[in-house]
Amino acid sequence: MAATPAELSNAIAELLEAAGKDRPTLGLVPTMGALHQGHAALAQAARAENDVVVASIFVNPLQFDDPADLARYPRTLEADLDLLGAAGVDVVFAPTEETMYPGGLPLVRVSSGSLGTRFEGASRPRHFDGVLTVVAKLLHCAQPAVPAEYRAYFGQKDAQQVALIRRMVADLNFPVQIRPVPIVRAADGLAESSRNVFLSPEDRLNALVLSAALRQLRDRAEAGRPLDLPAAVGLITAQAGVELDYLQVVDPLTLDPVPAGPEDTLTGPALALAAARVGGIRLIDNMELQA
Ligand SMILES: Nc1ncnc2c1ncn2[C@@H]1O[C@H](COP(=O)(O)OP(=O)(O)OP(=O)(O)O)[C@@H](O)[C@H]1O
Ligand SMILES: CC(C)(CO)[C@@H](O)C(=O)[O-]
Ligand code: BAL
Repeated sequence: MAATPAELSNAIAELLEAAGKDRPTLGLVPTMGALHQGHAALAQAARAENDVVVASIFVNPLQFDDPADLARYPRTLEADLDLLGAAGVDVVFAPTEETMYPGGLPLVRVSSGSLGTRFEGASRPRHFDGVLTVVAKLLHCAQPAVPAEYRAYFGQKDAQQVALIRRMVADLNFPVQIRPVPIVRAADGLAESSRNVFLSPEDRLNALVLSAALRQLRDRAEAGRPLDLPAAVGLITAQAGVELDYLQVVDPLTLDPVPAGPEDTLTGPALALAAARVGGIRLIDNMELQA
């Protein structure tokens, strides 16, 4: 385990050198811990494609607008280290808040622009500035000091986060490739999330309406039928115990809404994005739609 950027750099340099290649590959898997099968899929994807794999565990205060949400965020370091070890991760970077933000929260931050104020950003003000700022720092901390292919792995469950990180890397010339990993779902269809541990059995059953509404949109798109977004919205709003935040069909890259009314059929790839509160817990989910 590495606790400081210097320890991380040294460990990465040694492992890249030990790979014995002209241009070895390095994969970084950023997480906030409380790991589950979704994170395991990220680590496994990185392990399959790289000589050296690093994961980070850091609950980033900068991306929480709600102090209560930050305070109760689950922390399970020992189990996390076991999961990452089993997935074949070489080094875990687990810095303290003081190490990441010496002297307090940073004055200079990455701005997520207009893409960061919609959907998740509308409900969680400044969330994506906090995400991009810490991801920029983590990417710098793990940046290989010798010639290497550098890749970073993010879950498609956080589709807006992936879109924003891709834009940051392109707009600010970060020398890293962003690799999205498909959503991992539990057997009942619920997208795996660290916050699922807060759901009561009844909340969990109620929450299944989210993936059901997304599947309805996906099936309509595949069948070439009109999407009828209002019908999918109706499915969620009719579910007791679930408070819909948004359900929208968008362009996968720009996240601009695409027409999805009762008469609109899909003309290209799209993404259905959803967020809801279930038993006071905010859940997000999404699904790719193909015409
Ligand atoms: N079900 C999942 N499938 C694929 N990737 C996932 C899944 N859940 C989380 N990830 C990815 O794991 C990385 C770390 O996410 P994070 O530690 O915030 O976990 P989380 O389960 O999303 O937590 P949260 O409760 O904050 O939603 C992110 O890139 C995220 O998209
Ligand atoms: C990318 C990330 C690790 C940054 O804190 C976080 O937003 C997450 O876990 O998705
Ligand atoms: N996976 C997103 C991190 C967060 O909810 O803050």
